[in-house]
Amino acid sequence: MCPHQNEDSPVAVINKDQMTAIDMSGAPRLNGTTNGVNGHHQQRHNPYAPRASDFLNNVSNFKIIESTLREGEQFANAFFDTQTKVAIAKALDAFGVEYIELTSPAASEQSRLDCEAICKLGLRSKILTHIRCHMDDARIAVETGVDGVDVVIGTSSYLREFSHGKDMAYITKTAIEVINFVKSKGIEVRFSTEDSFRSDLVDLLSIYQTVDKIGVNRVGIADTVGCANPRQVYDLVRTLRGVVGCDIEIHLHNDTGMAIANAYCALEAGATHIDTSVLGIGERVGITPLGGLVACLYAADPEYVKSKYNLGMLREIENLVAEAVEVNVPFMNPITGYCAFTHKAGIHAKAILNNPSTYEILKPEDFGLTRYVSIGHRLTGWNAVKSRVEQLGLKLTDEEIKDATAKIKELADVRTQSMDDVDSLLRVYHSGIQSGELAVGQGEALDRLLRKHRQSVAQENEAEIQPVTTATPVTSA
Ligand SMILES: CC(=O)SCCNC(=O)CCNC(=O)[C@H](O)C(C)(C)COP(=O)(O)OP(=O)(O)OC[C@H]1O[C@@H](n2cnc3c(N)ncnc32)[C@H](O)[C@@H]1OP(=O)(O)O
Ligand SMILES: O=C(O)CCC(=O)C(=O)O
Ligand SMILES: [Zn+2]
Repeated sequence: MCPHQNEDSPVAVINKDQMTAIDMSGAPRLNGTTNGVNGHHQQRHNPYAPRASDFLNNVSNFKIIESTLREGEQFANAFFDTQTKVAIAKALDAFGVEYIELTSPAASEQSRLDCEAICKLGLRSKILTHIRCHMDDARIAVETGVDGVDVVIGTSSYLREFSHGKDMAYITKTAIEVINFVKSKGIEVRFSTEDSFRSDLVDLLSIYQTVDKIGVNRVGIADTVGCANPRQVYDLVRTLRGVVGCDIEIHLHNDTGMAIANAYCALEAGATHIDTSVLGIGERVGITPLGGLVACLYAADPEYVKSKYNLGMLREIENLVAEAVEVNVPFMNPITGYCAFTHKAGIHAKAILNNPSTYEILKPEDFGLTRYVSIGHRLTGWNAVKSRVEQLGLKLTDEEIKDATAKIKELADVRTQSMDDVDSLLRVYHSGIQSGELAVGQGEALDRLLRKHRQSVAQENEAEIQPVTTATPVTSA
């Protein structure tokens, strides 16, 4: 059982005072940072740096294009009414994402109206909409009040043959027309190739070079089917970095579970913008999740990520979106998964209590969350039990705590003990020692005291139920 699931779970909350005491051990966190070669705040990756590749690395210099309200709307369960879209947009803005991408206004009349409504909210995040590489869509998009338009068209042979049916010459001509048109309206424009990793490299570099020359703000790479691996992502972004001068955005599907790792590699190779959605929702299994990306980049450079985003809002945003699309936050979600900061095994618990850095790369308090140590199970150890004894304000010697721990393990071999079970046992043990009815190693005496305690609790419960039972006829009369 874990903390966020059940208040009565068998875990000891380490309260703020104790947390401070734990952090005061002063063990250095491993991920040192330094001011980078370009004046950016950069991660110190290796002691022999700088290498040529460090000059490209944007792990500490990136922007998020949050696409819950575009890609996320393509998630099978998603239906966002206007109110929900506005709530999500405001939450993302308060979190601090640099861009919010919205569904094409060409999709439906309500999509167009919602796009206009969100543009009018006056958010700090820039508002983008996402359209096909087509003048009809572009004409509608530029009238909505967006700060920029993301244009996309498939370049792989699959999509050229089976989706839009256009060749590279036609794609290039239309791209130029659409980009120039959007630019003429004084707003940002991005050109992206769909299914980039199954497209011909020469086709890709050629069209990216063309649109860069006419002044596109960003080019986008899309792993539309989630087929790319980190090395392939690194290579393509690195190659593109040498060909265009504009910013580079990347959009990564998660079909093989690579979306976060791929995003990290894209930044290492010089990408500047990462597409995300809350909980990763999107077409099929979706794209790089906002929370997972933040966890990954926080681990690389906590100060940079903390300075950019309101991390305490992550859980609230995920809950908002989870509810809107009727899913649960996955149990193994980075940061907000319901056991993300619960430590169980005795070896872990001891070290965590001495210094949380031993088994934590993310600090729960930076995300407005709490660390827990789970105690009532057979993998527990006397150090974890001691911390609970101290929280309860009981005075036991180490020898006595070890004796009580042995009893917890014995009981937990039959079933996991709730926090209440553990607390009762420790209180009974303590009062037995105080009264002289118990000494270390007197298992039978302890069993007797526990039996007595359970009986008196059962009697109290019965006594409490009694008035309700007698009251029933009165209310029904
Ligand atoms: C990989 C991605 O996620 S890209 C973003 C996906 N987003 C969307 O699809 C937005 C929601 N879509 C919609 O509302 C509709 O599909 C619309 C309004 C865009 C188009 O609807 P329809 O005109 O009914 O066409 P339909 O959806 O059946 O087919 C797509 C059309 O766009 C064309 N097309 C597909 N991709 C592109 C592109 N990137 N650029 C230009 N044209 C394209 C197809 O050839 C097809 O044209 P056709 O009408 O000549 O057959
Ligand atoms: O516009 C883009 O870059 C990406 C479009 C998309 O959703 C995809 O290719 O999966
Ligand atoms: Zn996508």
